[in-house]
Amino acid sequence: MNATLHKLLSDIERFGEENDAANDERGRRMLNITRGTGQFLAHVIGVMGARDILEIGTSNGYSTLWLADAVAPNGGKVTTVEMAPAKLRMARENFAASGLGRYIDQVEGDAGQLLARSGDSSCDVLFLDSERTEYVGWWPDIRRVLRPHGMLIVDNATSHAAEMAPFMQAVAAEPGFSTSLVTVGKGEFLASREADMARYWAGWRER
Ligand SMILES: C[S@@+](CC[C@H](N)C(=O)[O-])C[C@H]1O[C@@H](n2cnc3c(N)ncnc32)[C@H](O)[C@@H]1O
Repeated sequence: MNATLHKLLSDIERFGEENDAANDERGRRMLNITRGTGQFLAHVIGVMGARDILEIGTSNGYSTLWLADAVAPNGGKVTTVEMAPAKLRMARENFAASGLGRYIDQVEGDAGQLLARSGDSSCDVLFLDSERTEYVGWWPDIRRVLRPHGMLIVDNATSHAAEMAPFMQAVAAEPGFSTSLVTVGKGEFLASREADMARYWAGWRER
């Protein structure tokens, strides 16, 4: 990570902490992932060699920058969706300041609609950090867009365990997926789409 991005991330962290401490209203809070979670996401993307990342819930773009910095060496991109105009503006400014804009496709609008029009098996990693009450309803499209060997990562698995439980139970019960919980940051729920691993590694070696 270069020094410019490092400083920008630190500035966004500080802004988020001060802003969220001063605002009770959820819509005004940035609700950024932790730095440890950013490092974890970057690690997963690097190890997987992931190229097509879909993020649900941009806020002001803190997590997007971690994803974009990780996917850049793989020649990939991050598509990220947000519906709040003020946060879209802040994210756009942060993306421009980061120099990572060419790795980010910023979508304005409703995540459910974006998921519905996303192609089958179009996504290597889907990072879900949005309105938790919607997750169960979004699951059929999430399952459809994940590639074989693709990974779903969901924030707030331990910080909001009760709200997350119905979704985590539905995914864990799904044939063809394996799940786990990583206790970094606010807790990351992972679900991997099982694949024909022999075919996957053969394809990976040809990259
Ligand atoms: C927890 S914040 C995302 C934080 C961000 N991932 C980060 O770590 O920097 C959740 C965001 O999802 C957005 N959101 C909620 N429901 C949405 C929907 N249906 N479509 C698009 N964005 C939505 C909210 O406006 C909010 O900014």
